[in-house]
Order: sequence, then C-alpha cells, then structure tokens
Amino acid sequence: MKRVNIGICGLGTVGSGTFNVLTRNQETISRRAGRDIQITHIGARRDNPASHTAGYNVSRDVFDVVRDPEVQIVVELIGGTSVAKDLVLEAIANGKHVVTANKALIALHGNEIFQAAEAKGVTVAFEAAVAGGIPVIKALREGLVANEVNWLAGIINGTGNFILTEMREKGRAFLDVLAEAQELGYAEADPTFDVEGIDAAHKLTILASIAYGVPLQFESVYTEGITQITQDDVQYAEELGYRIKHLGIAKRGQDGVEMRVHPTLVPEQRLLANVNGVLNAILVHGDAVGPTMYYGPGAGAEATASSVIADIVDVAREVDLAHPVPHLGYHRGAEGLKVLPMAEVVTSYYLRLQVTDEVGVMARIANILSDNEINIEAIIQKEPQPSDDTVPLILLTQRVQEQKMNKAITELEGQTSVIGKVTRIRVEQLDG
Ligand SMILES: NC(=O)c1ccc[n+]([C@@H]2O[C@H](COP(=O)([O-])OP(=O)(O)OC[C@H]3O[C@@H](n4cnc5c(N)ncnc54)[C@H](O)[C@@H]3O)[C@@H](O)[C@H]2O)c1
Ligand SMILES: N[C@@H](CCO)C(=O)O
Ligand code: NA
Repeated sequence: MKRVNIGICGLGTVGSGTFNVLTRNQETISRRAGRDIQITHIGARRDNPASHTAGYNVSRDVFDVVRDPEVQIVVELIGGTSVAKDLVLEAIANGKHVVTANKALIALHGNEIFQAAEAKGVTVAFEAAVAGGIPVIKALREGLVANEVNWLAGIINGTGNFILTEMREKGRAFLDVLAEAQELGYAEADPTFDVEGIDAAHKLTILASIAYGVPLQFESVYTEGITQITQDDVQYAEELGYRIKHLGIAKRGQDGVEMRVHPTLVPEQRLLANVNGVLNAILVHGDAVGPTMYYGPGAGAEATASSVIADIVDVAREVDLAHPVPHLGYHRGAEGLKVLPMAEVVTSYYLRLQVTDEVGVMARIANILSDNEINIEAIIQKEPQPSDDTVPLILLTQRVQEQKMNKAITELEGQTSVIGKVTRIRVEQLDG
C-alpha cells in the first residue's frame, strides 16, 4: 500500500481529536483509503494531556511541519487568520496538500488560498469548516452536482443552537449556557464569533460559494446574532406555533443571491425547528432532487475530527490524480452574480412592541403597517403588568420587502405609545 505522510499543526480540541481518532482507527482508515496513512510530524506549542503523542516527532514551531520534506498533507488546526494563513500559504508553496477546519480562514482568504493551490496543483480541503461532523461540503459539491440549488437554510453554529435550546427547554440564562458550551469545546476561541453570528456567516459564505459559484465574500453576508433574543420572544414564538432558530440562508433569486444569517421563526413542525443542542442541520433545496437535509453534530473534538479525517482520506486518494474536485463552485462564470442587499430581501416578520395600554393604540399601529403595505397575519396582546401600564404586543406579518419593514419600524418607534425599540425577528416557512 502506498504510504501518505500527515503533519498535524495544532493540538487543541480538534487537533487532539484528530490525532486520537486517526491513531485509534488507523488500520481501518488506511484500508478504506487504499493508502497507508501515517502521522509523521506534529506541531504543537505544548503537549495536550488528551493525546498520547510520546514517540511522535513533535515540534514546538508549527512551521517545522510545513517545511518537513516528508510531510505530504498538512492539517491546519491552529485556528485564527494570521499565522494560519501564512502556514497554509507556505504549505502550498512547498507543494503540500492542506486539510483545515478553519472557516474564518477560508471565508476571508479562501479566494487567495485556492488560487495559490490551483497554481501549484495541490488541494485544500475544508469539510470540517462547515457544520463540524456533517459531510455537507461533500454532499453539495459531489452528491448534488446535478442540481441548481434553489436555496439552502441551515443551523450552522452548534454553540448558538445549544444556547437557544437550553433557553427554550430549561429556561436557562444565556451566559450560563455559553460558559458550558465553552467548557465542552464547542465555542470559538472568541465566543462572540458564535453568539454574534460571525462564525455562522463564515460558514454561509463557504456554502453560498459552493452552491452558486460566486467568489467567497464574507463582507456581503447580512449578519445578526442571537444576543438580542429574550426568554419572552422564545415563549411568544412558541404560542404562535414557531421555534426561534439561528439560520444561515442562501437563496438564488432572479436578480442575484441572498446571503443572510439571523434568528428566524421556523414553523414548529419543520425538521429544522426540531434540531436541538449542539446538533446542526442544513436543508438544501435542489431543482432536481427537491429538499434534502444533512443533520449531525456541528462541533466537538471527535465529531469534527471525523470530517478532518474524511478530507485526509480524500486527498490521500487523489495524491496522484489529475482531476480533483474543484475547491469551490462546481461551475465557474458566476463571478459577477450580484449579492442582494438586505433591503431587497422579502420575508415575513415577528414583531414585538411594548405599548401603552390605552384606546386607539392598536389602530394606529395597524395603520402604520397598512400604509407600508404590510399585512398582519396574527396578533397576541398580553395582559398589562400590575406594576406597569404597558403591554407587550406581538405581531406576525405576511411577506414584505425588508426596506418597507425598516420604514414601518422607524415610524412605529416614533410613536409616543410605543416604548423603546421594536424587536424584529424574520420568519421563514421553509416549504420550498
Ligand atoms: N471546536 C470545534 O468544535 C470546532 C469545530 C469545527 C471547526 N473548528 C475549527 O478548528 C480550529 C481549531 O479549533 P479548536 O476548537 O481545536 O481550537 P483550540 O483553541 O482548542 O486549539 C487550537 C490549538 O492551536 C494551538 N495554536 C494556536 N496558534 C498556534 C501556533 N502559532 N503555533 C502552535 N500552536 C498554536 C493552540 O495552543 C491550541 O492548542 C479552528 O479554526 C476552529 O474554528 C473547531
Ligand atoms: N464554534 C463552532 C464550532 C464548529 O464550527 C460552533 O459552535 O458551531
Ligand atoms: Na462538514
């Protein structure tokens, strides 16, 4: 069996998980790959007690791994976008294939990295970068190759979904659940990436590029996190027959592509509404196949290692192959396809307003909405608090363009009977 030498850079959560699974299942993996896959060099600033690396060639400087002439596949698991970028570009320059779990790196610098890789005739594989253990990159790029993707919508941040699930099921506080997600190794080094939607936007950038062949353009993704979601919103959504999920959505319209990440009300009977905890799921609607869904753990050491190793095997198999799977789009020529500004997106809305409990308030609110061509689908009006003469008013609207909703919200917030800000959460039926 032909031997393929692997160098692992970074021995944190995913690095250690990858080392452990690869050494534990080495024989099976090699047999399936048709290649003798061996870890020959590890770059780690310090040892990780979770992995027994005694007897392995370990360097404290990760660049020793990419400069090692024996190493054929460099596995980048240090994270971040500065050293990791230099490391990957140097590995490519040295003619090595790269496997990475780093979505920030791919979303921000992928265009440059893939160009360098193609010029050098090497592969950069990144299955673990999107939805952890779910083989969704492979599904999109290979399994669905026949389809035009009408739209895709996914829960693509495990930490965020874990927080929303614990808030809904156990009434737990946001920060308490976030601390647990960090302990479990789900969160990013900077957890604001998880809760502010940045991590999901990195992943959506990658999914949209593959689905539509557009260049990676993280800066064009409309991004909202989950930090504004209150326990009350979770309850009211439930009363209306919905769950709040943090979704990444990419959709092909007539005038361009939508790319957006935000909390979304999803009808409770949809599969996506029932994806809980650290689990992720991506619903892809192809023109030929219809809706297909990919479900599994979105984070965690060995779940993510599962994808890293799948990439290692793919690359090991193609080490001497002339036509590897292309890095991004399975078609070229969509470079100029426009990304729709959020103002042009059409969706339905959940609105929560705190209003004074007096005659005529409801009529004024209804007038503002109808003046902006917004139809109301459902209303919940709560009893006034004993301590207070204001009441929460929850509205579900029909579909309308975002810019009309922006105008209506500004007008609503200008009313003296509307207290504070209007909470707006988008609603998607996801029924294709
Ligand atoms: N944790 C997950 O569930 C998960 C899932 C999918 C993808 N990822 C991605 O995988 C990557 C690694 O994440 P992680 O959770 O394992 O992070 P981590 O912080 O646990 O591990 C990173 C490791 O790299 C080491 N490191 C950083 N810079 C280094 C340098 N210059 N030289 C040597 N070592 C260095 C750190 O000391 C640490 O041990 C990130 O890109 C992350 O986004 C993580
Ligand atoms: N922090 C990420 C890791 C997986 O990419 C998450 O929680 O989804
Ligand atoms: Na994946």
